Amino acid sequence: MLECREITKVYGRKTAVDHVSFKLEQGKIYAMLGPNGSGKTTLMKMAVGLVKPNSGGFYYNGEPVGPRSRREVAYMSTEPYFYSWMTIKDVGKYYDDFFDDFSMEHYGRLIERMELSEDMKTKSLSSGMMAKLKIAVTMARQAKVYLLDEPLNGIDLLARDEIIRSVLEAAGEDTTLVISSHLVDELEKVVDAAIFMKESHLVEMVGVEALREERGKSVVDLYREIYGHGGEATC
Ligand SMILES: Nc1ncnc2c1ncn2[C@@H]1O[C@H](COP(=O)(O)OP(=O)(O)OP(=O)(O)O)[C@@H](O)[C@H]1O
Repeated sequence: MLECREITKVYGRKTAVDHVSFKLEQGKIYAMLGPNGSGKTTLMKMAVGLVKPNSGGFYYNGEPVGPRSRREVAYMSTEPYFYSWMTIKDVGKYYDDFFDDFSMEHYGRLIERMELSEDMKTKSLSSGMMAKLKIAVTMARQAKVYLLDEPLNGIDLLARDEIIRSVLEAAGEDTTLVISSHLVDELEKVVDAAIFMKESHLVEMVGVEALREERGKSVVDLYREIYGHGGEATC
C-alpha cells in the first residue's frame, strides 16, 4: 500500500536517506528503528510530501504521494504544531475543518480518556499532555496509514500505556501503522515488523515472528547486533 522506491534525500552535504526501498503491507504495524540522525523522520516526512526527495519516491497504492494520499495518510510529527492561543477544543475544530476523515466525537473520547479537558490552553500543557494531545488529534482521523514519529518520547509509563492503547485501537485489517521510537522493547510487544535504519541506509526490514522463529532472536537482540555497544535499547 505504501511503497518507498530507491528514495534519497540530501541536505547540503549530508545524505539523510540513501537509496532506501521497502513496501508496507496493509493491516500491519511497523516499528521504525534507528539511532538519532539515521533518517527516520526524513523518511516519514517524504512519505507525506513534506520533504521532497532528490531521487526516488514514495508511492501510495501505486501512485506517487500527493494530495490524494495525504487524505488517507495521517502523520504525527515530533515538532509542536498548534498555535499557543488554541484550546484543546480549538485544535479539534481546526483538524475537523482540515480533514474529512476527522471525527470530533472520537477526538472527544480520546481527550477524555487521556485525562485532558477541552478548555485547556495548548500553551499550558506539559510535554506529556502535549504528546497525548498530538496522539488524540492524529488518531481521531479515520486514516488508512498512520505514521507516528516518536509518540512515546519523554512520556511516563502510564501515559505511554494509554498512548499505545489509543494507537492500537486504530489497528485493523485495512490500516497500516508505523511507529518510530527509541523504546525498542516496548514497541516489540505490539508490532508485526521492524524497519532498521542506520546512517541513512535501510539495514533490513524483518517480521517479528519470523525473526523469532527462523533466527531465534528478538527485535531488541537484533537492535543490539546492528547498532552495537549492547546498550542502545532503552526501557
Ligand atoms: N532540515 C534539515 N536540514 C539539514 N539537515 C537535516 C535536516 N533534517 C534532517 N537533517 C539531517 O539528516 C539526518 C537524518 O535526520 P532525521 O531527523 O531524519 O533522523 P532521525 O533518525 O529521525 O533522528 P532522531 O531519532 O534523532 O529523530 C541527520 O543527520 C540530520 O542532521
